[in-house]
Amino acid sequence: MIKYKQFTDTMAASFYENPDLKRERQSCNFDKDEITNLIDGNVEKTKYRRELVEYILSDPSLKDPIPVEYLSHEEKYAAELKKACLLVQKMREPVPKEAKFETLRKRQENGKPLDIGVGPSSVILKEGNALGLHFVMFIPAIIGQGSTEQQNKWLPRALNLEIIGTYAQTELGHGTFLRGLETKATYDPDTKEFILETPSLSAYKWWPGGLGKTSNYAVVMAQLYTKGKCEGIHPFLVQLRDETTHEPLPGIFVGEIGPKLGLNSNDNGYLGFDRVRIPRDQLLMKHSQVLEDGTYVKPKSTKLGYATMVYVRVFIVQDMAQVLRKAVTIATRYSCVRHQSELKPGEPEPQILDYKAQQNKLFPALAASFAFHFAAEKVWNLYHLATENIGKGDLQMLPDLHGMSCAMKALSTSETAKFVETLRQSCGGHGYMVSSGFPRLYGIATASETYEGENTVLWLQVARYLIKTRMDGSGGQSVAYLIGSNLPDNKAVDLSLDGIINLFQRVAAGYVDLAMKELAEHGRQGMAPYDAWNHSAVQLIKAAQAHARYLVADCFVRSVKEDKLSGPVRSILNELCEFLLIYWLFAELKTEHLSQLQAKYMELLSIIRGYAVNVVDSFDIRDEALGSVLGCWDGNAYQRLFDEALKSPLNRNAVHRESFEKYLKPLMKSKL
Ligand SMILES: CCCCCCCCCC/C=C\C/C=C/C(=O)SCCNC(=O)CCNC(=O)[C@H](O)C(C)(C)COP(=O)(O)OP(=O)(O)OC[C@H]1O[C@@H](n2cnc3c(N)ncnc32)[C@H](O)[C@@H]1OP(=O)(O)O
Ligand SMILES: Cc1cc2nc3c(=O)[nH]c(=O)nc-3n(C[C@H](O)[C@H](O)[C@H](O)COP(=O)(O)OP(=O)(O)OC[C@H]3O[C@@H](n4cnc5c(N)ncnc54)[C@H](O)[C@@H]3O)c2cc1C
Repeated sequence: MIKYKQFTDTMAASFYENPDLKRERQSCNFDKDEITNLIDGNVEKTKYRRELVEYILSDPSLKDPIPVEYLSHEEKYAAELKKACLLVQKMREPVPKEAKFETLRKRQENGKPLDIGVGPSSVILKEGNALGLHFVMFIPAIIGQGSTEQQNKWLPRALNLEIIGTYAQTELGHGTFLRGLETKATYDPDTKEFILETPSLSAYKWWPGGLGKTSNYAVVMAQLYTKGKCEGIHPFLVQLRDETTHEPLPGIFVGEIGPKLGLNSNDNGYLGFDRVRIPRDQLLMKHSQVLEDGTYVKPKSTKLGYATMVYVRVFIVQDMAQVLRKAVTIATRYSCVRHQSELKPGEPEPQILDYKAQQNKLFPALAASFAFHFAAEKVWNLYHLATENIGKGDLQMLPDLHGMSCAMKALSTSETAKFVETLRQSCGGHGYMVSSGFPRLYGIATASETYEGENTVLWLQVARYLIKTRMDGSGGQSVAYLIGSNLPDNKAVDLSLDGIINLFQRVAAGYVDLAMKELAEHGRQGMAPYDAWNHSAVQLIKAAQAHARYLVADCFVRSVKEDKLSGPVRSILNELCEFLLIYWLFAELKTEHLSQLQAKYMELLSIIRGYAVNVVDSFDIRDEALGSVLGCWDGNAYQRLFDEALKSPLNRNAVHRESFEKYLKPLMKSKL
């Protein structure tokens, strides 16, 4: 018998690379850096990210002494917050004069701060962190909702982390239906203050990230009352805790909501107000104002107050591409090193990566990670353009941005959650271990399906836009194919990429028309429009999903056609694109073209098998960032599984003395 410890020592003595992975890597016939650069944006960005990650990982104070899963709820919060704070401090310090950090140093010398954002922070902060909302929603809310004076006053403090904030919108009773929020902000012209009030239990703010213990400020969404009239929900900048002692201010009831399915290092919180007064100029007044005498000045559109949510929906699409890259890296490398069963009678057990059924679990996710990367790029560009136009008073792009960000957020999160679960299954029993990395990724993907607009609700928002466009032709660029004669009527079978995109449009338009028919039929039967809408919801959601697939597929096809790719990388992306399009079409099509597509799909499985390991290598995710014993670069999965298991506190002693003496022994000695 080989003793575990002996095995570890032997392996540690020499550099190890699993032979199956080595063989795949030796046969790589494309430039992996090209894909890395494509995902980062360009060569310089890759260099910057690599140095930043190395800089963070080389700091021993940012390492976990034991896996966070063994910590209590309270310890988890404290340990991850400590790392987040140390990270922020580290980004402010001058980078040491070492050649390997040259890019970082030059950046600092040019007065540019080092990024704390998602990439670097996710290398060491994996369980959700208490400062996330400050960067992702609090600061964007001040920028997007605050007047110039307000930005001048609050932004420098927020950017320096002199104040730490969150975005407090959801209440116990309402998350989706924003018009139903109950928190009140009533203007008092005598003192020129707003009075914040939580009128009922259901009005308590519930969920905001970092609210429980970390934040001392929040952007609070509340119903604005002035001159006796409710003007709807508006954003208020509210101080929650004393800036020195961190004690809650009088009238503020704040705390943490308890353990969740995932993201347990984040202190999601509750918040109530007992007649808390704040100055008038803490209503964020970029779009609407309350004058000193209480006169209300309307915004150009009431939906401008929802802009922070739109920003985060776009951010989430990018986040999902990153989650997928991690999950598919783990599952692909593991499938390469894992051997099981018998493929050909009498032959050695094959790599599980060689089973078609296994490839069918891995490669759709691999392809989708690229699709969502390109979709995120496209919707970011749209976001920036629309915001620029809004700044000039032109709101024309707002509905299209809303439609597109809802569609892409809902599709990217629902597909990612589904893929992460499939990829976990693809790793068999070991995938179920926390040390596989899947539970954390699943926690993020499923949370994303719910936060920032529950997906069903977002699908129905998309459907509303589609139906409206089909009826009055008023929609923007993303729905142009639905307008009148623009709809392609080509019925011929064309399975080129453009032909498939055409098919996606026809499928989506077909669903939209079915939903319209259903709505009309309900109307004819005497149903009120809102009842007809509710009764047609299933069909409406199908239409929205088909449209979202079309949008993402279209982005993928356009990106693959761009000139900047080399021949080998273009053909890989082309194949992955074609593969995903066929995979999605299977979900939509009944019988038409099925056998032809099936043959192509199986052929592509074999082609992608040839380079899958090298493509996930090119995602360039450091082992520490991957956080998975199954997916490490060296493929040394079994030893790492064992190493992690030995960190269990239950393995400190051969006998768990207390439970044995107290419970097991008496039980085994007792007689019936
Ligand atoms: C160290 C750094 C680490 C960084 C890592 C950290 C990572 C952290 C990532 C973030 C994590 C979590 C954060 C989570 C935050 C939250 O969840 S905040 C709360 C989010 N809440 C929601 O999203 C609520 C969803 N509900 C809604 O959006 C709306 O209520 C809904 C759209 C459903 C309906 O709104 P109503 O006001 O009732 O609308 P209605 O009157 O029916 O009118 C519809 C009308 O309005 C148009 N519309 C709606 N929304 C928008 C919009 N945003 N923009 C433009 N237009 C909009 C809609 O199309 C309709 O138009 P029509 O012309 O009348 O058809
Ligand atoms: C991890 C996490 C972090 C969060 N962070 C924050 C934060 O920082 N700040 C913040 O303000 N909020 C935050 N939230 C809250 C989040 O935004 C809400 O939970 C989300 O918007 C859903 O709202 P809800 O909980 O009211 O769900 P509900 O709306 O009650 O949904 C329950 C069910 O009802 C269905 N439903 C609701 N309305 C309709 C409809 N019109 N038509 C059909 N079906 C409908 C939904 O589809 C769902 O199936 C967070 C939530 C989570 C899970």
